[in-house]
Amino acid sequence: MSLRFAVRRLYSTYNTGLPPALTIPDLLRKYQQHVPITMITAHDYITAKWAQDANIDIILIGDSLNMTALGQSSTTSLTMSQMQHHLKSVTNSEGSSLFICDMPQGSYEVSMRDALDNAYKLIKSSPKVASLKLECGPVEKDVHSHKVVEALCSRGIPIMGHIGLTPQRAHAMGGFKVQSNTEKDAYQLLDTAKNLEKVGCWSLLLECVPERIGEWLSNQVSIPIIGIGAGRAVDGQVLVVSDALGMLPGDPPKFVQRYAQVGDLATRALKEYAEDVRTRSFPQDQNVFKIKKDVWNALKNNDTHNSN
Ligand SMILES: Nc1nc(=O)c2c([nH]1)NC[C@@H]1CN(c3ccc(C(=O)N[C@@H](CCC(=O)O)C(=O)O)cc3)CN21
Ligand SMILES: CC(C)C(=O)C(=O)O
Ligand SMILES: [Mg+2]
Repeated sequence: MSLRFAVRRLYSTYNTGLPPALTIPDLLRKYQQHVPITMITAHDYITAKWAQDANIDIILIGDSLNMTALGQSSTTSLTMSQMQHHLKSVTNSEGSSLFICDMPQGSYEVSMRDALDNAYKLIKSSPKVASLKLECGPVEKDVHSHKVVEALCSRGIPIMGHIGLTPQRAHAMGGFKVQSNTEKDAYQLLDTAKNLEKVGCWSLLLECVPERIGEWLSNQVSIPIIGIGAGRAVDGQVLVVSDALGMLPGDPPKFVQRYAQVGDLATRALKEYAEDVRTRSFPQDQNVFKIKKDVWNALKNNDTHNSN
């Protein structure tokens, strides 16, 4: 073995037989080559494994898991420790996806010190987390979040800035509403996007704006914009995994495309299971463990002795 090869072996951390995970430069290359970036959320090992096996570029541990996996009515009650718990589950999945984690509401707003502390807590929950995502309000108003993003970027923590509809501010926005419906709002969003680019974000997430706003913004920034409900002209798309797979009942928002009805499939399967148990059709012969003949004979003989 040549010395150089030995050294390379020493420094290659994983030998899983799987292709190595995508890096941020890999994704920026896709952006430059106009290859759409694919992104989906995952809330646990199982959903992450599905995404990995589908070769999705980015897996987001999104705070929407509070509204899906945890059954709450908003993202705002999710805590740091709940996020860390799900982050560990998701990042146990092996494959080539790059992991991004949302910073929960309240984990970066209180002070710069808290923001840095919580950012490092998330990063230290798994070495596989490549980037964090922060919801940012308009740069004119939300000076603090923009400063936090700058502080994190300057420390070498890659940040995706989340703009447009920011669900952590849903109460202030009057609900989950389409954003940037006026010229003034559009310019405010442009200033916000440009500032996030300036302070070092490697990408933006744009949520719930008219398609033309997505197009207009992406022509004016030089970092990838991943859209959700932001139309077709952006550089990639993200959906919440339970929406895309139809894991929960109810109609999803307009911007969602359902690619499966996993919830219906699961409920039907579980009804069948329950029916099989009630009618004693399950377990069957192939599902049971066999005893050794001599052990069984001995037990039967003992029973005969006992009953005499
Ligand atoms: N399961 C799930 N999917 C999501 O996409 C998602 C979450 N949860 N939680 C956090 C946010 C909230 N999101 C949402 C949820 C609903 C609408 C919605 O119903 N919008 C209306 C338009 C409302 C209006 O502007 O009047 C729509 O018809 O799409 C939008 C974004 C997106 N995010
Ligand atoms: C924009 C999305 C998909 C998000 O932030 C989440 O799922 O939490
Ligand atoms: Mg989120």
